[in-house]
Amino acid sequence: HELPLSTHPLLRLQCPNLTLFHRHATSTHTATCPVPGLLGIFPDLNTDSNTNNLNLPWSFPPKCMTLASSSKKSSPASSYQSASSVSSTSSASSAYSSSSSSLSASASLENDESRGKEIPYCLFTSQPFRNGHGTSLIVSPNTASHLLGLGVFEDRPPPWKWIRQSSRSRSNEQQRTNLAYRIINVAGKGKGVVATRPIKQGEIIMVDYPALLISEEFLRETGREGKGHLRRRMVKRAIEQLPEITREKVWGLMRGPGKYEVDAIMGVNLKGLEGVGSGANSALALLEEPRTEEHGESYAAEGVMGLFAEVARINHSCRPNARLRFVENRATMEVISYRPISPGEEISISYTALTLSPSDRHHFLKQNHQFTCHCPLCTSLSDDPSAKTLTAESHSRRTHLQEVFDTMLHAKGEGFYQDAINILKDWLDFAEVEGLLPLMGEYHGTMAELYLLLAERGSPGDKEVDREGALRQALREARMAVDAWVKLRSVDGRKTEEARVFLEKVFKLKERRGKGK
Ligand SMILES: C[S@@+](CC[C@H](N)C(=O)[O-])C[C@H]1O[C@@H](n2cnc3c(N)ncnc32)[C@H](O)[C@@H]1O
Repeated sequence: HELPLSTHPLLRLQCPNLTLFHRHATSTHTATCPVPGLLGIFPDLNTDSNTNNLNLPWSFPPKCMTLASSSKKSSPASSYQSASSVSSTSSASSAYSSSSSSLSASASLENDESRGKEIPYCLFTSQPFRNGHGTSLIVSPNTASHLLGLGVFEDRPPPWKWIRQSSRSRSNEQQRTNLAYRIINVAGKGKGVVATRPIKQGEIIMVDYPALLISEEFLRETGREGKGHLRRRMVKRAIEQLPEITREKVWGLMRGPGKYEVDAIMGVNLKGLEGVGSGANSALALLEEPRTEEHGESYAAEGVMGLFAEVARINHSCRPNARLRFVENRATMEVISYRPISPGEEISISYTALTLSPSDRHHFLKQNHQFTCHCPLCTSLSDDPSAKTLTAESHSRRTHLQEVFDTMLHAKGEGFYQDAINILKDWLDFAEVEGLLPLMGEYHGTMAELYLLLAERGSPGDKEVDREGALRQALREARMAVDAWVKLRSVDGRKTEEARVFLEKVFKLKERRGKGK
C-alpha cells in the first residue's frame, strides 16, 4: 500500500526520481533526494528567485521558529527567527534570504536522529488559495511539503455540475441565496447555522476551506513554559496575512475565555481534523494537556488543527444532524447531513464522543469547550418535563448500549466469538434508535475482527463452526467498515487507512485459504 502522491512540479523539478508515500502508509519516506520533506517549500536562493519561485504558492516569505521540545529540559532557545528579520528588512529578497538561513538550520535538525530535539515551525500564507479565500499554515516544513505534494495548493476547477449551476445563477448574491444554510443568532448559543431549504440525508451542506492550519504540536509546545507570546505573535501574523474577506471573518468569530484575543478565538474555533474522539478536538484542551506520544516518527504524521470560519459557526448538539468530514488532499472541510433536515432547523455537529453519558458530556464540554450545552438533550437549564423525559430515555438507551458493548468485549476476551457477534448485532438495533449512525465504522470494524477471530480460532462449545463462512463474513464486514469510514471521514483519513489495511489482511488470508484447498 505504497501510494505515490501527486508530484508537485517543483518537487519533480528538484528531485526527478523522488517518490513520496502517503503518510498513513506503513512504509514511509524512502526518498533519496536531499532532505525529504523540505523540497519545494522555501525559495531557492542559489538560483534566480524571480524565475525559480514562480510556482511557490506563498504570498509572503515563510517565517520559521524553532522551539526546544519538551524532551529537552527548559531551554531558552525559542526564537522567532525570520519574523524579526522580515520586519527589520525592507527588501523582499533579503527577507527571503533570512528565511532561507532558518531553512538550513531546520534542515539539519529534521533528520531522524535529532528529531524531537528541536522542531521548526514555519508560517506559510497563500492568499490566492481557493479563489482568494486564502490560508495560513503554521506547521513543520515536513507537513508543508506533504500538503504541497498532495496538490492542496493546486486549485482545480470545480466539478462541471457546479459550474453549470453557478452559470445559471446570475449574481454572487443569488449564489449565496442558493446555499442550504444561513448564519443567524440562536438563543443561548451566540450565532448558529440553520437550514434554508429541505436537506436530504447524506447531502453535503457546506464546503469550507481552512483560514488557518496549525500543528497540534506547535500549540502544545507553546502552551507551556511561558512561550504563549511566541504562539500569539505567530498566529496573529498568520491571520493578518490572510486576504481581507477571510481575515475579517476570523476576527469576527466568537471568542472563548482568556485575556488574549488570538487564544480566545483559537480556543473555541479550532477543530481537530480527524474528527471527534481521535486526537485533540479542542485547542483549549491542547494548550493545557500533557502530550501523549500518539504519533510515531512517520513522515509528516503531524497532527494538525484547522480554523474554518463558516464551520466554526456550527453549534454542538448531543444528537447532531450533521457531521464533519475533512478531505485531506483538498484541505477541505465538508459538513454532511446524517438525516433529512427541515428549513429553519439548526444544523448541529457533536463536539464530544456520542457514547458519553449526559453527565460525562456536560463535564467534557465544560472542561474542553467551556460552555454549558443548551441542546434539546441537555435539560440542565430546562424545566420542560417532556425534554426531561427525552433526556432520561436517551440516557438509559445509551447506558444500555455501553453495557451491551462491554458484555460483547467480555465475551470476546473469553474467546466466545460467536456470542460476541450476536451481542454486537443487538447493540446495532439500539444504536439505530438512538441515532448513533456515526459509530458504523467502529461497528463493522469490530464485527470484521470478531468474524476473523471466529474463522481462525473457532469458538468454545461451538464445535461446528463454519470457518469458511466466518471468513467470508469477515471480508464483507471489513469492506463495509472501509465504506463507513470513507463516508464518515474521508478517503485518506487515518481510520479509513486502518480499515483498509485490515481489509487487505482478510482478503489475503481468504486468498491463501482458497489456494491451500
Ligand atoms: C465553534 S463555536 C460555535 C458558533 C458560536 N455559537 C458562534 O456564535 O460563533 C462554539 C461555541 O458556541 C457555543 N455553543 C456551541 N454549542 C452550544 C450548545 N449546544 N449550547 C450552548 N452553547 C453552545 C459555545 O459558546 C461554544 O464555545
